[in-house]
Amino acid sequence: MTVKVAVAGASGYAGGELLRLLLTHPEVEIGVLTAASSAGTPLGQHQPHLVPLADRVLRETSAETLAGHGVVFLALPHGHSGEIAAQLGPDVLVVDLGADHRLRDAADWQRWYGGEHAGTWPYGLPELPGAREALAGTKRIAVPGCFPTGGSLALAPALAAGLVRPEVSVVAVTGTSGAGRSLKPHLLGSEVMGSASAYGVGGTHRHTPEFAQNLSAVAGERVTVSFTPVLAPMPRGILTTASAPLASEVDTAAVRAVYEKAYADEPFVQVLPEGSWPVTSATLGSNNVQLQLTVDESAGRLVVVSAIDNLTKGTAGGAVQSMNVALGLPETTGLPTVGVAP
Ligand SMILES: NC(=O)C1=CN([C@@H]2O[C@H](COP(=O)(O)OP(=O)(O)OC[C@H]3O[C@@H](n4cnc5c(N)ncnc54)[C@H](OP(=O)(O)O)[C@@H]3O)[C@@H](O)[C@H]2O)C=CC1
Ligand SMILES: CC(=O)N[C@@H](CCC(=O)OP(=O)(O)O)C(=O)O
Repeated sequence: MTVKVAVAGASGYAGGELLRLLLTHPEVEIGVLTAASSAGTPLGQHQPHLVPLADRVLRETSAETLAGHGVVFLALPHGHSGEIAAQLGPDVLVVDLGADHRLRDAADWQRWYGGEHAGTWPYGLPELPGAREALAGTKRIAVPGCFPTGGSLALAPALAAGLVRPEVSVVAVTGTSGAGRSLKPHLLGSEVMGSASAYGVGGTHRHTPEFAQNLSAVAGERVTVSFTPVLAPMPRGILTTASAPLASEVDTAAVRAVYEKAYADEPFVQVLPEGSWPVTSATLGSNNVQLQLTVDESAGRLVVVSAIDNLTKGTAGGAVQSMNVALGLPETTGLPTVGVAP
């Protein structure tokens, strides 16, 4: 089976990573590539690492140019997917890498993003309970935000097992590519190099409701989330430290057993050997999530650290993985489990 795929936003970081993965996917033929201001220019000008596609000319992004494909990936800024997706036929598998279809509550969308809510689609994080069933055979996929990917998988087993109270704290250090490639003063080399900065502090980052949605569903009760992102001088990668108060006395070995069981059959999630803590560099370019945990006895909290590549598992890899599930392909097809280091 070969499926023809189109990528909207092919000149961006997420679109570029998607194409890097799709180029080695055996069941995929790469069709139309679109952009906005870059339309009319060759892809090689924007993504020099994608050598086999260097001469492909980017087209305008519209439902017309994206027609005639079995799968359409939308790697566009927030708020731009809803209108295009609504014009694509019900038989086309539409995979939205933006936020437009992630939140279930229209009031949350209004509050955090503004404008009309485009509706809720099955959520592209197959490792969450029930997600695979919702993705199988679907024609619409909402790919998670990069922070909720690493953070949700860090806490889900503990919340599902009732090991921690539903009051979690998440601090995530991210590379600059998470912000996309458009020009922003705070992303200039001279601002970022040699410096780390917190932003979106105090429950003001728009991933807060996405975390709460994921974790509340897993816990079966409302989970409050205090989320702090930190921008660090690295191009890609997210290191998340998540913690929550213990619900009752439990030791690290018992929590480890729960995590090992929860992720035993997950091809992309590795609970690292005891004493080994995740580093972002070990996940770069792979679709992996690496995890380690401990019980902080003096504070009475569980602490879990996860590492991902924001562009791979955090976006494009998660998108391809979810596409595989939707199309009934082996879930690991075309996805690297080996990172690039150092
Ligand atoms: N970067 C990351 O780590 C993650 C990104 N995402 C999501 O993926 C999506 C893309 O992000 P990212 O690649 O980082 O962003 P970039 O800014 O790097 O790329 C944006 C892409 O969208 C195109 N574009 C911009 N405006 C429009 C428009 N009005 N109509 C059509 N196309 C447009 C751009 O084309 P042109 O070059 O011509 O302007 C470019 O191809 C976003 O929704 C983002 O939130 C999700 C998780 C993680
Ligand atoms: C460094 C940086 O700015 N990161 C972005 C991450 C966004 C992302 O990856 O997810 P979405 O698809 O929800 O935008 C941010 O904090 O907004």
